[in-house]
Amino acid sequence: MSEAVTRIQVGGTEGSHPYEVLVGRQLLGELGGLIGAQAKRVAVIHPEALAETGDALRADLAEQGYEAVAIQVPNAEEAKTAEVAAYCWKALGQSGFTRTDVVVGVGGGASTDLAGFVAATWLRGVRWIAVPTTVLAMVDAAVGGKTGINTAEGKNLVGSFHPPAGVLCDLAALDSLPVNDYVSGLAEVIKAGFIADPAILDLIESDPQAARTPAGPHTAELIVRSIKVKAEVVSSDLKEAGRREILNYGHTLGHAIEKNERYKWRHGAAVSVGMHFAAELGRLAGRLDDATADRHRSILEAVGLPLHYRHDQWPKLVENMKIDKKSRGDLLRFIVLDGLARPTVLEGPDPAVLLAAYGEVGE
Ligand SMILES: NC(=O)c1ccc[n+]([C@@H]2O[C@H](COP(=O)([O-])OP(=O)(O)OC[C@H]3O[C@@H](n4cnc5c(N)ncnc54)[C@H](O)[C@@H]3O)[C@@H](O)[C@H]2O)c1
Ligand SMILES: O=C(O)C(=O)C[C@@H](O)[C@H](O)[C@H](O)COP(=O)(O)O
Ligand SMILES: [Zn+2]
Repeated sequence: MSEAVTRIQVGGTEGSHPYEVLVGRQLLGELGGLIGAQAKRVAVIHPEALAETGDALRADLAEQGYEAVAIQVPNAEEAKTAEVAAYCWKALGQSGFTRTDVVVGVGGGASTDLAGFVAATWLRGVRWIAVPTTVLAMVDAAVGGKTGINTAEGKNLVGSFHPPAGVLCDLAALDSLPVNDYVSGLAEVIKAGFIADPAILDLIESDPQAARTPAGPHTAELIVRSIKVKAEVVSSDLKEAGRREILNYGHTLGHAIEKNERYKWRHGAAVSVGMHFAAELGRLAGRLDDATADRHRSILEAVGLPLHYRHDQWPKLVENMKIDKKSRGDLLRFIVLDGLARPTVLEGPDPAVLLAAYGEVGE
């Protein structure tokens, strides 16, 4: 695929504004147009790891005439807390941020989830733009308007649906991403492959080692295909009334592991174990054929994602899963596959079947 800019349309339903996800290089020139003429102030929320990028962006926006502030937040999940959100609200208040001003969230999914949440809650909602700098944030977190923070009780338990005004995926940002963070993003790319676009799986399987780096031959195509999957789903069901739940494939157990690890595991790693579990659950529930279930293990392992988690933690994981957003009352609900690219909901599976599926995952 050529490196020209690809534009993917999202939304425009349920009263939300349509917006574009741009994928390419040197896209920051697009930022001014997205911020718009009404804004006087812009807040650039960025993680410590991107201090230089955040400051360069602030300086650039100041040169364009905006009152620009950079708000530095901790790296990774440490940013997704009520305390850090309060720190950002304070910075907005001190800069006199009004309803016509704009938040720019730069960084990985943790930073864009936080920035979107701050934008959703400040003055009950101001415009925001996502500038994702990890694979995971480009293909998933920055698209679709789910914003939020974690609490001690669970992952993303506080948040809001607040779509961005635009998403700028500059592929050059991926060059500085540590390999483990890059590979973590592949879990969501593989998820998109299993739930909707198996061509993604073929591209990765053609050279799994190359898929682990931004220099791989299919990087742009993998990112664009995954964004298209997400864009199509969220455009049809922004607030997760039904179909959007398929994007949660692998997340029921994945989020339970993240909480159990006090959010020190990478999201993609936990989702990888969670997808392995969901595949085994689908197989044991008589839904999923052996070949597709086995394909989960082979592709996740081939790119270096984990398949296993501690067997002795099962009782705690079951407790954690009860507060999953897909649960209804005491009913646990999982996304499983009826076959390749045929996601469906499995409601209230027999606890013995759940334990048997975990028997394949636990070590
Ligand atoms: N809102 C959604 O729909 C959605 C979807 C998927 C995931 N998520 C959330 O996304 C988060 C995971 O996102 P992630 O995998 O991007 O991790 P992350 O945001 O934790 O980023 C990983 C690390 O890389 C650093 N980093 C980011 N970009 C960099 C770059 N270009 N160069 C060097 N370092 C860089 C970050 O500061 C962090 O330390 C989780 O909190 C997850 O819940 C949200
Ligand atoms: O966008 C969605 O919907 C998803 O489920 C995408 C997931 O990859 C993402 O991790 C999301 O944040 C999970 O949402 P949650 O509602 O289960 O917290
Ligand atoms: Zn996810």
